[in-house]
Amino acid sequence: MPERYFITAIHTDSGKTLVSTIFAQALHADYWKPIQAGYPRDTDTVMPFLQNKKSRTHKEAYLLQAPMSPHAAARLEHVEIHPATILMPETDNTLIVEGAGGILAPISDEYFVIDIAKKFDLEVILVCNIYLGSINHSMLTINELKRRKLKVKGIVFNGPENLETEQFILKHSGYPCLLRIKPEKKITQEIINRYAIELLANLNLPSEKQG
Ligand SMILES: Nc1ncnc2c1ncn2[C@@H]1O[C@H](COP(=O)(O)OP(=O)(O)OP(=O)(O)O)[C@@H](O)[C@H]1O
Ligand SMILES: C[C@H](N)[C@H](N)CCCCCC(=O)O
Ligand SMILES: [Mg+2]
Repeated sequence: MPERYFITAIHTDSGKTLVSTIFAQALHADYWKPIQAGYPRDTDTVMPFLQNKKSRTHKEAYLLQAPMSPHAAARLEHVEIHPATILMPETDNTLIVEGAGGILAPISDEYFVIDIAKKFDLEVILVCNIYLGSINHSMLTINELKRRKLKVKGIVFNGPENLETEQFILKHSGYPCLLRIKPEKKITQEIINRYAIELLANLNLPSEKQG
């Protein structure tokens, strides 16, 4: 069974698409954004950076026009999102699945983004940003992941280095740090490849699992 990861974060605009790109390029994995609200499509942002022979991207289950919470964007189009209607793309490759917003961003009146990870038994990768107040947002997210008994692979820190913040979150979550991403002037192929190499070293994968 190939590995399947769910990239989520403590907020929206946290760098999930960036982290998904780094993971997909590092692992030569496929990418899938099941629910997209607004443009540009995250898939179109990721695709040009997947410079390897194996990665491909998969079509969204729901592609909504408005850059809003998925439940609200869906309502505008008289669509109701239900996790049961979302089918896993057919692939034998490692799959990177990107959420929308944070774990409790609603996809309908009843369901949240994190229900997709639960439904497909995906291993969660949590992006924690670094800002004043991000310890609280990170711990709330981590507590909810634990309460819902999600499998968590680890944390990616995104933002200016703050070891005090990072160590607190790691100690209290018990999750490992998979990668640290600094604020970059521009996201280029070189930057994606550099973080992809760093990620592989941190994951310490045997070479046959590296795509
Ligand atoms: N470390 C970083 N350095 C420079 N730019 C960054 C960094 N992290 C994120 N960004 C930029 O911030 C913006 C938001 O990031 P991104 O699109 O990855 O967020 P997201 O969590 O995927 O949002 P959404 O919830 O809409 O899917 C993008 O333009 C991205 O390139
Ligand atoms: C449109 C935006 N960029 C994201 N894709 C969706 C963010 C949903 C946030 C919902 C919320 O928590 O209020
Ligand atoms: Mg995104």
